[in-house]
Amino acid sequence: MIIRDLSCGYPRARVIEGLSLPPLPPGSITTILGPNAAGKTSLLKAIAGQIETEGRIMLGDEDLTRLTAAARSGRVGYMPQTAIGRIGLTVLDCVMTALARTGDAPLDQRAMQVLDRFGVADLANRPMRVLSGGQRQAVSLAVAVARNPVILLLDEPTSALDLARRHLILGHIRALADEGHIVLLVLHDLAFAAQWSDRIAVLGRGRLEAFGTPEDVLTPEILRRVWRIDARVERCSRGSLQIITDGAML
Ligand SMILES: Nc1ncnc2c1ncn2[C@@H]1O[C@H](COP(=O)(O)OP(=O)(O)OP(=O)(O)O)[C@@H](O)[C@H]1O
Repeated sequence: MIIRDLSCGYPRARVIEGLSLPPLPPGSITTILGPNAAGKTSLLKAIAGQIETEGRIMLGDEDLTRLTAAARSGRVGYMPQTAIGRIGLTVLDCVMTALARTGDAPLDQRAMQVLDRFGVADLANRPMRVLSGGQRQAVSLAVAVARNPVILLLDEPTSALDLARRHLILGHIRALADEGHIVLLVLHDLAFAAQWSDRIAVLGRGRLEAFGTPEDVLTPEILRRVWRIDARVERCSRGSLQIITDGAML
């Protein structure tokens, strides 16, 4: 996927102006980092076709911005920051609704396979409204992935999960990338981003502040400039980056 000169926003607020990114290849995880209100969610919504957008979003020869909503939703799976809304439905209904547009049959078997993949098959017949925040987040991920879209946009997919489940779900997300999906994540946890991302795009006030590997991007200079925090960055013995601020490990 190639994003060129993308501008987007809301009726009274332009959020991103003329953003271009290096190509995001199949098989990769790119994480968007940045302070609150930098425009991370807006960028995902623009790619998903949910807000007013100018510029080009190329997938091969296709410009996503020129596709119909139905064609675009076959190529892009979007997991929103707040868990999916269809709160009156059961978990299984939610996934089947997402699958219904594909015409794949039998839907219930496919839906159960997807739920099983993310470890929530036992929740299939429970109403969404009774789920815990973490359970709802795992189901939201299953819904985004259900139709097997090539692009996966996942907005803070682990924010409600305990530490073990965070690693579990990020492992699933890595497996999805290994299967050839183009994964775009929004995370706030810099250490998780360092551990799980191939590339990181840093946004600040709707502009690209940095793009590169975790080592390129998570530097004291960029942390100071974009997040306004003083930090040291160290590589621990097992290779992962540690970001140390005020003596606290992030
Ligand atoms: N529906 C909306 N209408 C008008 N302005 C909006 C709307 N949604 C978001 N914004 C504004 O767009 C800007 C970017 O918001 P966005 O949600 O993209 O930021 P973010 O980087 O994802 O933030 P956070 O880390 O806090 O989730 C903010 O100033 C926000 O107030």
